[in-house]
Amino acid sequence: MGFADDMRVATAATWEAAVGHRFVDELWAGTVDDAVLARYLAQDALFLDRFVALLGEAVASADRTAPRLAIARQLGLVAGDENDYFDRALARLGATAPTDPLPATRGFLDLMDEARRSTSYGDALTVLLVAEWLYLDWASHPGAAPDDWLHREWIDLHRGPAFTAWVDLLRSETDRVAGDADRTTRERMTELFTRAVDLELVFFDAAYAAAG
Ligand SMILES: Cc1ncc(C[n+]2csc(CCO)c2C)c(N)n1
Repeated sequence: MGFADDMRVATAATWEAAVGHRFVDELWAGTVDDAVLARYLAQDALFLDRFVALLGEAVASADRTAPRLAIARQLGLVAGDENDYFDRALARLGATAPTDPLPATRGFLDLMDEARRSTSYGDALTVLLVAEWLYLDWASHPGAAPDDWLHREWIDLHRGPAFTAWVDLLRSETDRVAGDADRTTRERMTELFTRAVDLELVFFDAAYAAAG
């Protein structure tokens, strides 16, 4: 097993709790409450901003041309006009006001800022890998997708051949960089991976916890 798989095994309990979260089940069933989805997406829009910044750091710090270009293309997709799900979804849900980050979001923003400021390719890859791989995992379950575009598109954004290839690239790059890294760097990558998985779980929780 590579480094990425080792880290996934080490965090399996939290990982499985996240991909099997009530939010994921309700999204697949098309029954997620509008207020819950609105709160989740408004927080996730804040997440997306820093995620793009982190992708930019990975573009800058990549040590090879092919992965640098692949990450740059993904950055273009995420930042592109076609990626208008957030605008359409938040408009339909009537959640267009600016939002302050909840603690789980704050934790993610700090984690992404930390990884970005380290200017370490391995650190950036590790945080990107968790965010994308965990989403691919919950979105790749077999089963009928919900009818409403509001739910279906949020699933479709995180599955399919192109998204799978992107996660494969992040995983193989993480394995390669970790394989060449010293023990201190690998330990830091493990710590970042673990924090990111923990945050993914509390990020889902927060959509419900704040409901009061
Ligand atoms: C909390 C949280 N974690 C991970 C993702 C996944 N993700 C972040 S940006 C992006 C665009 C495609 O690269 C994807 C799939 C998310 N949305 N929210």
